[in-house]
Amino acid sequence: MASSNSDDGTKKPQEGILNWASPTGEFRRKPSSFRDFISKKPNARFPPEPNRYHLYVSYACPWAHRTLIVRALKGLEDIIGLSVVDYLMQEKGWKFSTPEQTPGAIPDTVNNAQYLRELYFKAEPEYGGRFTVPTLWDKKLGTIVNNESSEIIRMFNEVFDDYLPDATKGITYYPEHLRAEIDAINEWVYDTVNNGVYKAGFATTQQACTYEQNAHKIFESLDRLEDILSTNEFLVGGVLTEADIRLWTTIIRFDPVYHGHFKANLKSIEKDYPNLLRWARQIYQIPKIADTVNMHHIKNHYYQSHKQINPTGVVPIGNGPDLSKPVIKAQKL
Ligand SMILES: N[C@@H](CCC(=O)N[C@@H](CS)C(=O)NCC(=O)O)C(=O)O
Repeated sequence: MASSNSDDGTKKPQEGILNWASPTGEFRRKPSSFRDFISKKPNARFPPEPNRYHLYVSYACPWAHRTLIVRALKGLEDIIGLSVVDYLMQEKGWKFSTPEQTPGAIPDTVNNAQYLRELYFKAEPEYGGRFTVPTLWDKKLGTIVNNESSEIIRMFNEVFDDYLPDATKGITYYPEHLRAEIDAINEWVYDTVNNGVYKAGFATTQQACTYEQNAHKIFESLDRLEDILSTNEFLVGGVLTEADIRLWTTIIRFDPVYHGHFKANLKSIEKDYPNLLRWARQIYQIPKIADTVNMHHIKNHYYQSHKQINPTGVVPIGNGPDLSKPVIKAQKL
């Protein structure tokens, strides 16, 4: 990380790890730094191999949650290993804990790291970016393959099929004939919903380009999504695709976290968006999905790690809508 000398001559981070807003009060997400691909192409540096790659996630993080879901749906649990960081993120970033210390945590048995940042420095000693989850690690070359969730889910979706049983081989969440439509929806959903909640929540000024504008955009997009789901079971093509998975991890965090913590409180999923709620329940009830949701990690991470937003660290009692309730489909579906 870039550093500067402080008054006492010691090195200090130029940009506090817990300080996300720019000087203008606007939240700007930095692009992910490791962008290699696991590929079946001849002589690929990272070919698909069982038990070669390891995934580092936080249950709290909506971006990492996407990768957990695709790993589960594709049945890659025995092919790609998993570590889960502690929900609490402090000055040194994500930390590993034992399940005794923090139920749900899975320590780093691959690198025996205490903090996620150690992996980034192993991969690149001069690394100057953020230490983010998800992180996809190559045990053979001892480096990070990729730390961008949208790319990790594409790899999981297709490159390990040779190692899967016939029942799951070839199942895709990015079918060729729907790609243009999926890409188009992903683009505005990313900007105004997935990242939109962060832009509203981390804004440190009220007006234009910061809090208010971004908060309004979230609800314009939720209204648009509600409309799509009023006549469609899923976002694209009547089947579960990557577009649903990417949106879903934000929607299930919406009422318990973003509504209060990120001040996205014009409407709630449970009270104001019946079709988004039906769709959220439907996906939650797909086998294996519920196991990827850890609401304790989600709530405790946001409310306890972002002390600039919630200095007391008090965590609200609500968990959002009960996603295990029966799915009631509208007649139009
Ligand atoms: N664009 C990345 C974003 C990942 C990301 O921002 N992860 C957050 C957790 S939700 C993180 O690890 N933040 C740590 C930090 O920025 O210091 C992706 O989709 O993978």
